[in-house]
Amino acid sequence: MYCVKKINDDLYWVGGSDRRLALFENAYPIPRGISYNSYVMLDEKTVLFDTVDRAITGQFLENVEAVLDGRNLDYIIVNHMEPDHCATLGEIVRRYPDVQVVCNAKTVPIINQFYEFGVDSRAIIVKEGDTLSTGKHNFTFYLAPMVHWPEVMVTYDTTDKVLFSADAFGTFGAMNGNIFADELNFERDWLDDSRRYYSNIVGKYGPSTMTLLKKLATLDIQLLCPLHGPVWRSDINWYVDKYLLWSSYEPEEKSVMIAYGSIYGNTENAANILACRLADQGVKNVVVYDVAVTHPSVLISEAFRCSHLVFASATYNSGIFSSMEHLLMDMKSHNVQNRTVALMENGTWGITAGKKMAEIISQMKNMTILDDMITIKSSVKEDQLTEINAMAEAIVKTL
Ligand SMILES: Cc1cc2nc3c(=O)[nH]c(=O)nc-3n(C[C@H](O)[C@H](O)[C@H](O)COP(=O)(O)O)c2cc1C
Repeated sequence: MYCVKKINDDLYWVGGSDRRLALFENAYPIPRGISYNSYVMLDEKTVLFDTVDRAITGQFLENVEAVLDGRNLDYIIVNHMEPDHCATLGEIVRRYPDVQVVCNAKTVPIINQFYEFGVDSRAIIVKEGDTLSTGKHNFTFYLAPMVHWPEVMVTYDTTDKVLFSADAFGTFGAMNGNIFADELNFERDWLDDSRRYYSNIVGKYGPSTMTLLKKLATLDIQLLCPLHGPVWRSDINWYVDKYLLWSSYEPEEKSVMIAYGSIYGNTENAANILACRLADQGVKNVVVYDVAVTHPSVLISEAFRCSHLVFASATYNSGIFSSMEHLLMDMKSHNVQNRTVALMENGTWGITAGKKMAEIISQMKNMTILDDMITIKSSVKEDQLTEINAMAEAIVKTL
């Protein structure tokens, strides 16, 4: 049975959710599931905006058929060719053989790489600022390369002021009936997943996201329809402001994340003492994470939120504790930048973790590493409490 939501007089949500998938992109845990959004507009011509992941093919095809209610499908607009949004494109073309595929020039070869149906004869190729009229509705296309793939574009309906934003403004999390952000406590229940989605999926491409945001600043957006997560019809600027911060690598909050890698607990002990001294000095909302049991995507997301990052690692086989090394390399490849960092190292016979962490961090952009790294020899001793206190003071001074 179909399961659709009416968004306004002409627009329907025909997507669905997957609550079984453990890892999005086979990399990111999604305990709250994920939605794949697709939309149908009924005008003089009918339009489908993107498709869905193959996991929900059956539900999606029923949804499209139900909304079309016997009408043919005239256009499919392909804003993004990543398989979680295009897996059912071939089936749509098979079911609606007259459909025309609206996409930009970079999309065509990608469609032909994924599919055999040969899109060229049915493609309407659009460029930046091109328009398409479907009767009452007029659409304008804006290219958004690398938000998150090179062919990405967004589509703006000038009639109802709707932005179909592709992966921008998406989030992890299944839809639970309330598809509108204003029906949810987004800040309480969704913001962390939304930040984790942005920072891990799109965060590497901050400058590309900023370019898109500049284009969008000229538009009056009344309805924001991303490819994952809730649809926005109010407070859109609140969410755009988050994107302005995230894409410019500005911290969302003046706050401290301490991430430690510890085998026997002594580095952990130092991390906890530092957290207490920060709290003593008035720092609120300090967060402490064990890198061995926390997924790196959570820590990358926290690094986008917090202004100050502390990394504390035991020395491991003459290097950095392995999950800490993995985290730092992941942060580097996700373009984490513009943060103040403090370092703690530990070891029993040849301590190298701090120097090696500093080497990775100094390859990241605009990272300030505070002087006076703390070196622990096996366990924290009374005389080191002064050093830890001094580190807390140095962090507070730069907060
Ligand atoms: C597999 C393994 C490799 C280690 N390699 C080193 C090393 O190369 N240099 C060193 O000084 N300590 C090394 N250590 C010892 C720990 O780094 C050291 O005992 C440290 O104090 C542990 O901190 P923790 O209590 O936070 O786990 C190693 C420990 C393990 C289990």
